[in-house]
Amino acid sequence: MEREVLLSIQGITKTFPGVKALDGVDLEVTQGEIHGLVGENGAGKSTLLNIISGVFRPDQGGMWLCGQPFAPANPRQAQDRGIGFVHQETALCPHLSIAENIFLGRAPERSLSLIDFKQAEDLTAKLLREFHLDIDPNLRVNELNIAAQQVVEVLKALSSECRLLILDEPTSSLTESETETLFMMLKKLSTKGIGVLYISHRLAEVFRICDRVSVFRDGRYIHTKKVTETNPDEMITMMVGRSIDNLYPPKSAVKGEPLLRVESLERQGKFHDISFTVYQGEILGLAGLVGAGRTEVARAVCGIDRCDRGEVYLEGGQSISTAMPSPSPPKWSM
Ligand SMILES: Nc1ncnc2c1ncn2[C@@H]1O[C@H](COP(=O)(O)OP(=O)(O)OP(=O)(O)O)[C@@H](O)[C@H]1O
Repeated sequence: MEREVLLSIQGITKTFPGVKALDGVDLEVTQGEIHGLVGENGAGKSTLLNIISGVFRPDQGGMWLCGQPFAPANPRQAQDRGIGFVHQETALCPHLSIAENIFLGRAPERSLSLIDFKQAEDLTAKLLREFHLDIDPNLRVNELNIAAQQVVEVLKALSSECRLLILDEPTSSLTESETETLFMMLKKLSTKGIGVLYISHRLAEVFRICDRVSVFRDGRYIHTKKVTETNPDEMITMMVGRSIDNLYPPKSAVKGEPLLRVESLERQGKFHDISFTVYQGEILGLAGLVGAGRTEVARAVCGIDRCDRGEVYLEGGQSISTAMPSPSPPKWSM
Protein backbone atom coordinates (compact mmCIF):
# COMPACT_ATOMS: atom_id res chain seq x y z
CA MET A 1 0.00 0.00 0.00
CA GLU A 2 1.34 3.47 -0.96
CA ARG A 3 1.88 5.62 2.09
CA GLU A 4 1.07 9.32 1.95
CA VAL A 5 3.96 11.76 1.86
CA LEU A 6 4.39 13.47 5.20
CA LEU A 7 7.39 15.70 4.56
CA SER A 8 8.69 16.63 1.14
CA ILE A 9 11.96 18.52 0.78
CA GLN A 10 13.04 19.84 -2.60
CA GLY A 11 16.25 21.54 -3.68
CA ILE A 12 17.31 22.80 -0.24
CA THR A 13 20.59 24.70 -0.27
CA LYS A 14 22.35 26.19 2.75
CA THR A 15 25.70 27.94 2.73
CA PHE A 16 27.74 28.91 5.77
CA PRO A 17 30.76 31.18 5.40
CA GLY A 18 33.18 29.17 3.28
CA VAL A 19 31.15 25.95 3.11
CA LYS A 20 28.10 24.75 1.21
CA ALA A 21 26.54 22.56 3.90
CA LEU A 22 23.58 21.53 1.69
CA ASP A 23 23.55 21.62 -2.07
CA GLY A 24 20.07 21.24 -3.57
CA VAL A 25 19.00 18.26 -1.45
CA ASP A 26 15.71 16.38 -1.79
CA LEU A 27 14.12 14.07 0.76
CA GLU A 28 10.71 12.49 1.26
CA VAL A 29 9.41 10.98 4.48
CA THR A 30 6.06 9.17 4.36
CA GLN A 31 3.50 8.74 7.11
CA GLY A 32 4.25 5.94 9.52
CA GLU A 33 7.72 5.19 8.19
CA ILE A 34 10.98 5.14 10.09
CA HIS A 35 13.38 6.81 7.70
CA GLY A 36 17.12 6.59 8.30
CA LEU A 37 19.46 9.42 7.33
CA VAL A 38 23.11 8.45 7.01
CA GLY A 39 26.29 10.08 5.82
CA GLU A 40 29.84 10.72 6.90
CA ASN A 41 30.70 13.54 9.31
CA GLY A 42 30.03 16.86 7.60
CA ALA A 43 27.59 15.35 5.06
CA GLY A 44 24.95 17.91 6.05
CA LYS A 45 22.57 15.81 8.14
CA SER A 46 22.45 18.14 11.16
CA THR A 47 22.07 21.20 8.95
CA LEU A 48 19.02 19.65 7.30
CA LEU A 49 17.53 18.72 10.68
CA ASN A 50 18.07 22.26 11.86
CA ILE A 51 16.23 23.56 8.80
CA ILE A 52 13.30 21.17 9.34
CA SER A 53 13.11 22.13 13.01
CA GLY A 54 13.22 25.89 12.31
CA VAL A 55 16.70 26.62 13.69
CA PHE A 56 18.11 27.65 10.28
CA ARG A 57 16.39 29.09 7.21
CA PRO A 58 17.44 27.58 3.86
CA ASP A 59 18.98 29.81 1.17
CA GLN A 60 17.02 28.06 -1.57
CA GLY A 61 14.49 25.28 -1.99
CA GLY A 62 11.21 24.42 -0.33
CA MET A 63 9.53 22.06 2.12
CA TRP A 64 5.97 20.75 2.30
CA LEU A 65 4.35 19.11 5.31
CA CYS A 66 1.25 17.04 4.53
CA GLY A 67 1.06 18.83 1.19
CA GLN A 68 1.13 22.33 2.71
CA PRO A 69 4.10 24.72 2.34
CA PHE A 70 6.33 24.46 5.37
CA ALA A 71 8.90 27.18 6.15
CA PRO A 72 9.34 27.42 9.93
CA ALA A 73 10.98 30.68 11.00
CA ASN A 74 11.86 29.30 14.43
CA PRO A 75 11.63 26.02 16.43
CA ARG A 76 8.30 27.04 17.95
CA GLN A 77 6.69 27.31 14.52
CA ALA A 78 8.08 23.91 13.56
CA GLN A 79 6.73 22.42 16.79
CA ASP A 80 3.31 23.99 16.19
CA ARG A 81 3.22 22.30 12.77
CA GLY A 82 3.94 18.91 14.35
CA ILE A 83 7.72 18.52 14.27
CA GLY A 84 9.22 16.86 17.34
CA PHE A 85 12.96 16.78 17.91
CA VAL A 86 14.87 14.49 20.27
CA HIS A 87 18.37 15.89 20.62
CA GLN A 88 21.54 13.92 21.20
CA GLU A 89 21.99 15.82 24.45
CA THR A 90 18.60 16.14 26.10
CA ALA A 91 17.28 19.69 26.39
CA LEU A 92 15.11 19.20 29.49
CA CYS A 93 14.90 21.32 32.65
CA PRO A 94 16.65 19.16 35.26
CA HIS A 95 14.89 20.59 38.32
CA LEU A 96 11.37 20.16 36.97
CA SER A 97 9.36 16.96 37.11
CA ILE A 98 8.73 14.69 34.13
CA ALA A 99 5.17 16.03 33.81
CA GLU A 100 6.32 19.67 34.11
CA ASN A 101 8.92 19.11 31.42
CA ILE A 102 6.49 17.42 29.08
CA PHE A 103 3.99 20.25 29.33
CA LEU A 104 6.43 23.14 29.69
CA GLY A 105 5.07 26.22 27.93
CA ARG A 106 1.71 24.62 27.08
CA ALA A 107 0.45 23.24 30.37
CA PRO A 108 -3.27 22.45 30.77
CA GLU A 109 -5.01 25.31 32.60
CA ARG A 110 -7.71 25.62 35.26
CA SER A 111 -9.82 28.71 35.83
CA LEU A 112 -8.00 32.09 36.14
CA SER A 113 -5.25 30.71 33.83
CA LEU A 114 -3.76 28.67 36.65
CA ILE A 115 -1.76 25.62 35.59
CA ASP A 116 -3.62 22.38 36.16
CA PHE A 117 -0.74 20.29 37.53
CA LYS A 118 -3.04 17.37 38.32
CA GLN A 119 -4.17 17.13 34.71
CA ALA A 120 -0.56 17.40 33.45
CA GLU A 121 0.38 14.60 35.82
CA ASP A 122 -2.56 12.42 34.72
CA LEU A 123 -1.81 12.96 31.03
CA THR A 124 1.85 12.12 31.60
CA ALA A 125 0.94 8.97 33.53
CA LYS A 126 -1.32 7.95 30.63
CA LEU A 127 1.50 8.46 28.11
CA LEU A 128 3.91 6.46 30.27
CA ARG A 129 1.39 3.63 30.62
CA GLU A 130 0.81 3.57 26.87
CA PHE A 131 4.47 2.66 26.42
CA HIS A 132 4.50 0.27 29.41
CA LEU A 133 6.94 2.53 31.25
CA ASP A 134 6.84 2.24 35.00
CA ILE A 135 8.06 5.74 35.91
CA ASP A 136 6.53 8.21 38.37
CA PRO A 137 5.51 11.39 36.46
CA ASN A 138 6.49 13.47 39.51
CA LEU A 139 10.13 12.40 39.48
CA ARG A 140 12.50 15.24 38.79
CA VAL A 141 14.40 14.91 35.54
CA ASN A 142 17.79 15.16 37.28
CA GLU A 143 16.91 11.92 39.08
CA LEU A 144 16.62 10.07 35.75
CA ASN A 145 19.38 8.42 33.76
CA ILE A 146 20.08 9.50 30.17
CA ALA A 147 17.83 6.80 28.68
CA ALA A 148 14.84 7.81 30.79
CA GLN A 149 15.49 11.46 29.91
CA GLN A 150 15.36 10.55 26.26
CA VAL A 151 12.09 8.73 26.84
CA VAL A 152 10.77 11.98 28.36
CA GLU A 153 11.92 13.86 25.24
CA VAL A 154 10.04 11.43 23.02
CA LEU A 155 6.91 11.71 25.18
CA LYS A 156 7.21 15.50 25.18
CA ALA A 157 7.25 15.48 21.38
CA LEU A 158 4.28 13.09 21.27
CA SER A 159 2.18 15.08 23.73
CA SER A 160 2.41 18.05 21.37
CA GLU A 161 0.72 15.94 18.69
CA CYS A 162 3.81 15.56 16.60
CA ARG A 163 3.51 14.21 13.07
CA LEU A 164 7.21 13.85 12.41
CA LEU A 165 9.68 12.91 15.12
CA ILE A 166 13.35 13.57 14.43
CA LEU A 167 15.99 11.72 16.42
CA ASP A 168 19.67 12.66 16.12
CA GLU A 169 22.03 9.85 17.18
CA PRO A 170 19.57 8.79 19.89
CA THR A 171 21.36 5.65 21.06
CA SER A 172 24.85 7.10 21.51
CA SER A 173 24.48 7.09 25.32
CA LEU A 174 22.08 4.17 25.71
CA THR A 175 22.67 0.61 26.89
CA GLU A 176 21.42 -2.35 24.90
CA SER A 177 18.19 -2.73 26.86
CA GLU A 178 17.53 1.03 26.83
CA THR A 179 18.02 0.97 23.07
CA GLU A 180 15.42 -1.80 22.87
CA THR A 181 12.94 0.36 24.82
CA LEU A 182 13.52 3.24 22.44
CA PHE A 183 13.04 1.00 19.40
CA MET A 184 9.82 -0.38 20.87
CA MET A 185 8.55 3.20 21.25
CA LEU A 186 9.53 4.13 17.70
CA LYS A 187 7.81 1.08 16.24
CA LYS A 188 4.67 1.96 18.16
CA LEU A 189 4.78 5.53 16.90
CA SER A 190 5.09 4.36 13.33
CA THR A 191 1.99 2.19 13.70
CA LYS A 192 0.13 5.37 14.71
CA GLY A 193 1.13 6.99 11.42
CA ILE A 194 3.84 9.22 12.89
CA GLY A 195 6.87 9.57 10.64
CA VAL A 196 10.30 9.17 12.19
CA LEU A 197 13.51 10.63 10.77
CA TYR A 198 16.34 8.67 12.37
CA ILE A 199 19.92 9.93 12.10
CA SER A 200 22.64 7.51 13.08
CA HIS A 201 26.16 6.47 12.23
CA ARG A 202 25.31 2.94 13.41
CA LEU A 203 24.31 1.13 10.26
CA ALA A 204 23.29 -2.05 12.09
CA GLU A 205 20.66 -0.04 13.94
CA VAL A 206 19.49 1.69 10.79
CA PHE A 207 19.01 -1.67 9.10
CA ARG A 208 17.15 -3.01 12.09
CA ILE A 209 14.76 -0.19 12.81
CA CYS A 210 14.26 1.75 9.57
CA ASP A 211 11.97 1.10 6.60
CA ARG A 212 13.98 3.23 4.18
CA VAL A 213 17.31 4.97 4.36
CA SER A 214 18.63 8.06 2.58
CA VAL A 215 22.30 8.76 2.03
CA PHE A 216 23.92 12.22 2.04
CA ARG A 217 27.45 12.96 0.96
CA ASP A 218 29.29 16.31 1.01
CA GLY A 219 26.03 18.24 1.36
CA ARG A 220 24.33 16.36 -1.48
CA TYR A 221 21.45 13.92 -1.50
CA ILE A 222 22.69 10.65 -3.03
CA HIS A 223 19.92 8.06 -2.90
CA THR A 224 17.03 6.54 -0.93
CA LYS A 225 16.60 2.78 -0.64
CA LYS A 226 14.34 0.35 1.19
CA VAL A 227 16.52 -1.38 3.78
CA THR A 228 15.26 -4.71 2.46
CA GLU A 229 16.69 -3.83 -0.96
CA THR A 230 20.19 -2.77 0.07
CA ASN A 231 22.97 -3.78 2.45
CA PRO A 232 25.55 -2.03 4.67
CA ASP A 233 28.33 -2.40 2.07
CA GLU A 234 26.27 -0.59 -0.56
CA MET A 235 25.37 2.11 1.97
CA ILE A 236 29.01 2.69 2.88
CA THR A 237 29.97 2.84 -0.78
CA MET A 238 27.32 5.53 -1.31
CA MET A 239 28.40 7.39 1.83
CA VAL A 240 32.08 7.58 0.93
CA GLY A 241 31.62 7.74 -2.83
CA ARG A 242 34.00 4.98 -3.77
CA SER A 243 34.12 1.21 -3.77
CA ILE A 244 34.23 -0.44 -0.39
CA ASP A 245 37.43 -2.27 -1.41
CA ASN A 246 39.26 1.01 -0.91
CA LEU A 247 37.60 1.97 2.34
CA TYR A 248 40.39 0.68 4.56
CA PRO A 249 43.94 0.25 3.28
CA PRO A 250 45.14 -3.35 3.29
CA LYS A 251 46.87 -4.35 6.50
CA SER A 252 49.93 -6.47 6.90
CA ALA A 253 48.99 -10.07 7.67
CA VAL A 254 52.26 -10.50 9.54
CA LYS A 255 51.84 -9.96 13.28
CA GLY A 256 54.60 -8.43 15.39
CA GLU A 257 55.54 -9.62 18.85
CA PRO A 258 52.81 -9.72 21.51
CA LEU A 259 52.95 -6.54 23.60
CA LEU A 260 50.04 -7.05 25.96
CA ARG A 261 48.27 -10.28 26.89
CA VAL A 262 45.11 -10.27 28.98
CA GLU A 263 43.86 -13.59 30.31
CA SER A 264 40.49 -14.42 31.87
CA LEU A 265 40.10 -11.01 33.44
CA GLU A 266 37.08 -10.74 35.69
CA ARG A 267 35.51 -8.13 37.90
CA GLN A 268 32.26 -9.19 39.47
CA GLY A 269 29.24 -7.42 38.03
CA LYS A 270 31.38 -5.53 35.49
CA PHE A 271 33.07 -7.98 33.11
CA HIS A 272 33.76 -11.68 32.90
CA ASP A 273 36.37 -13.90 31.23
CA ILE A 274 38.06 -11.22 29.11
CA SER A 275 41.07 -12.44 27.13
CA PHE A 276 42.91 -10.74 24.28
CA THR A 277 46.40 -10.05 22.98
CA VAL A 278 47.70 -6.86 21.41
CA TYR A 279 50.60 -7.26 18.97
CA GLN A 280 53.22 -4.76 17.89
CA GLY A 281 51.94 -2.38 15.22
CA GLU A 282 48.34 -3.49 15.74
CA ILE A 283 45.29 -1.38 16.52
CA LEU A 284 42.86 -3.42 18.60
CA GLY A 285 39.34 -2.06 19.00
CA LEU A 286 37.11 -2.79 22.00
CA ALA A 287 33.56 -2.54 20.69
CA GLY A 288 30.24 -2.66 22.51
CA LEU A 289 27.29 -0.56 23.62
CA VAL A 290 27.20 1.66 26.69
CA GLY A 291 27.39 -0.58 29.77
CA ALA A 292 29.14 -3.41 27.92
CA GLY A 293 32.21 -2.97 30.14
CA ARG A 294 34.77 -1.58 27.66
CA THR A 295 35.90 1.31 29.87
CA GLU A 296 36.00 -0.93 32.94
CA VAL A 297 38.24 -3.44 31.16
CA ALA A 298 40.56 -0.68 29.93
CA ARG A 299 40.79 0.81 33.43
CA ALA A 300 41.56 -2.59 34.92
CA VAL A 301 44.24 -3.32 32.30
CA CYS A 302 45.84 0.02 33.12
CA GLY A 303 45.80 -0.87 36.82
CA ILE A 304 43.40 1.91 37.77
CA ASP A 305 40.71 -0.45 39.10
CA ARG A 306 41.15 -3.83 40.78
CA CYS A 307 40.08 -7.20 39.31
CA ASP A 308 38.77 -10.30 41.08
CA ARG A 309 40.52 -12.72 38.75
CA GLY A 310 42.78 -12.92 35.69
CA GLU A 311 46.23 -11.84 34.56
CA VAL A 312 47.73 -9.06 32.51
CA TYR A 313 51.16 -9.74 30.94
CA LEU A 314 53.37 -7.14 29.33
CA GLU A 315 55.95 -7.70 26.61
CA GLY A 316 58.40 -10.43 27.69
CA GLY A 317 55.86 -12.19 29.89
CA GLN A 318 56.11 -9.83 32.87
CA SER A 319 52.88 -10.15 34.86
CA ILE A 320 51.25 -7.17 36.54
CA SER A 321 48.93 -7.63 39.48
CA THR A 322 45.30 -6.85 38.81
CA ALA A 323 44.11 -7.66 42.31
CA MET A 324 44.63 -4.16 43.67
CA PRO A 325 44.44 -0.79 42.00
CA SER A 326 47.97 0.38 41.16
CA PRO A 327 49.10 3.61 42.77
CA SER A 328 50.38 4.53 39.31
CA PRO A 329 49.50 2.86 35.98
CA PRO A 330 52.03 0.28 34.72
CA LYS A 331 54.87 1.59 32.59
CA TRP A 332 54.69 0.22 29.07
CA SER A 333 57.99 -0.84 27.57
CA MET A 334 58.01 0.00 23.86
N1 LIG B 1 26.73 26.82 12.11
C1 LIG B 1 27.66 26.50 11.21
N2 LIG B 1 28.55 27.43 10.78
C2 LIG B 1 29.49 27.12 9.86
N3 LIG B 1 29.61 25.91 9.27
C3 LIG B 1 28.76 24.96 9.66
C4 LIG B 1 27.74 25.20 10.64
N4 LIG B 1 27.03 24.05 10.82
C5 LIG B 1 27.58 23.12 9.99
N5 LIG B 1 28.60 23.67 9.29
C6 LIG B 1 29.41 23.00 8.28
O1 LIG B 1 28.50 22.44 7.34
C7 LIG B 1 28.95 21.17 6.91
C8 LIG B 1 27.86 20.13 7.20
O2 LIG B 1 27.82 19.96 8.62
P1 LIG B 1 26.70 19.10 9.37
O3 LIG B 1 26.93 19.29 10.83
O4 LIG B 1 25.36 19.45 8.85
O5 LIG B 1 27.08 17.62 8.92
P2 LIG B 1 26.61 16.23 9.60
O6 LIG B 1 26.33 15.31 8.47
O7 LIG B 1 25.51 16.48 10.57
O8 LIG B 1 27.92 15.79 10.37
P3 LIG B 1 28.01 14.98 11.79
O9 LIG B 1 27.62 13.58 11.49
O10 LIG B 1 29.46 15.14 12.15
O11 LIG B 1 27.10 15.68 12.75
C9 LIG B 1 30.26 20.89 7.63
O12 LIG B 1 31.31 21.26 6.78
C10 LIG B 1 30.18 21.81 8.82
O13 LIG B 1 31.49 22.19 9.24
